[in-house]
This record gives sequence, structure tokens and C-alpha cells, in this order.
Amino acid sequence: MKIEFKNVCYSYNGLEEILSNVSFSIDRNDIFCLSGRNGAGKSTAIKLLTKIICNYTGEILLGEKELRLWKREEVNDKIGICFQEPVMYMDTLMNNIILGQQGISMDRLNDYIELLDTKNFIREHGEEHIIGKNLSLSGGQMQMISILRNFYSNKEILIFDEPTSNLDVIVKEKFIQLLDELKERHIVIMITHDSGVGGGYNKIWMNK
Ligand SMILES: Nc1ncnc2c1ncn2[C@@H]1O[C@H](COP(=O)(O)OP(=O)(O)OP(=O)(O)O)[C@@H](O)[C@H]1O
Repeated sequence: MKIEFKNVCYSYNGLEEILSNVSFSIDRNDIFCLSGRNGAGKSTAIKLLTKIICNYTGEILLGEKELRLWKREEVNDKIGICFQEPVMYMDTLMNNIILGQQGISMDRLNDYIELLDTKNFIREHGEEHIIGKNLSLSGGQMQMISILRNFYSNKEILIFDEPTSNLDVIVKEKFIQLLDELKERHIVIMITHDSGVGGGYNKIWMNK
């Protein structure tokens, strides 16, 4: 599924333009890094693409259709997102990964859990403990859950916003290996300031 930004402009307050004539195109399954300085508008571009915010000028194409013609739920079916600050629900770890989705292979989820080196943590706490009740998570553990959630969703487009900022070196390496395996089947869009993670991927420059 192709993604295209054509001369997209966006302002939060109607005064200052955060995105000014941003154009880029993603037309194949692979890993793409949105790059640019702090405040360049990378997260804003992702919020537009996922319809968290609207009212841009220019054109955003998702597939063959302008984004304005897509319903938010339809976009949610196509795009999975792992936020910089993951949202956790008062439920078990496993339910926080699965989020009520059905018909997706548990074997594959277990593979991801293993590949990401999170097996011991999930085995110990996954089924019984409730987040916010008898389980408190560190920033890195929340990030792992959020990453697993995005992988498990198996959507065509997977977005990761600063996914590795709290991960230890081992999990970070495993995450990169997993991405490499998935890039043939998904469009992966990542925002990262970690050159050790984003260094080798296709770059989309957001300059302000
Ligand atoms: N909800 C909001 N209301 C008003 N201004 C906002 C809002 N969110 C972001 N901005 C502003 O938009 C600009 C771009 O922010 P954005 O988060 O998109 O940048 P970024 O490239 O992702 O930055 P970073 O690399 O620091 O995460 C910043 O100047 C920020 O202050």
C-alpha cells in the first residue's frame, strides 16, 4: 500500500506552520525512517497519517485514496502505531498486547515474545498480574509491550515512534533483527534519534 504526502502544510494554532509543503512517497514494503531535528514535525506527520489530527492542506494519499476519504476506523485497520509514551490498560500483560483482537495466531505472538527476548518477563507476569494493581512496569517494559502489541496487530503499515529509547542493548538488537524479518511484508515507518537503530534504513527528511 502506497503512502504519499504532496505539499502538505499543517498548523496547530493557525498561525505557525509546523509542516510546510512536506512531500514524500513510500511505495513499497521496507523500513523508512522519518528523520529531522527536534520539532521538525515528524510526530505531527504521523498524527496526520493516522488521522489523530486533521485539517491539513495539500494531499495525503493512502493507497489510491485521499486520506480525507478514509474513515478513522479504516485507517486504524491498516496502520498500527507504537507511541513514544505507550498507553497501558489495567489488565494482564497478554491482554495489553492482544487488545481484544481475534483470529491472530498465538504461535506467532509467542515467537515474537521469544525473539524479542521477553519470554521470562511475560512468563512470570503475563497471565496473572494486572498492570496498575499488582504489577508496575518500568518505561522499558511498557515499551516492550507496546512493540509486541504493534507486531501482533500484523497491520500492513507499522509505525514506531522512538521505540528503543528505554530498551536495553539486548532487546534493542532483537527488535532490529525482528524489523529486518518483517520489512518484506510490511511498510515500517520509524521515528528515531538513535543512529544505531535508524542508520541503515531509507531516510525521509523532514526539515524545518
Ligand atoms: N498538540 C500540539 N499543540 C501545539 N503545538 C504542538 C502540538 N504538538 C506539537 N506541537 C509543536 O509542533 C512542532 C513539531 O512537533 P513534533 O512533535 O511533530 O516534532 P518532532 O519532529 O516529532 O520532534 P522530536 O524529534 O523532538 O520528537 C513543535 O514545535 C511542537 O511544539
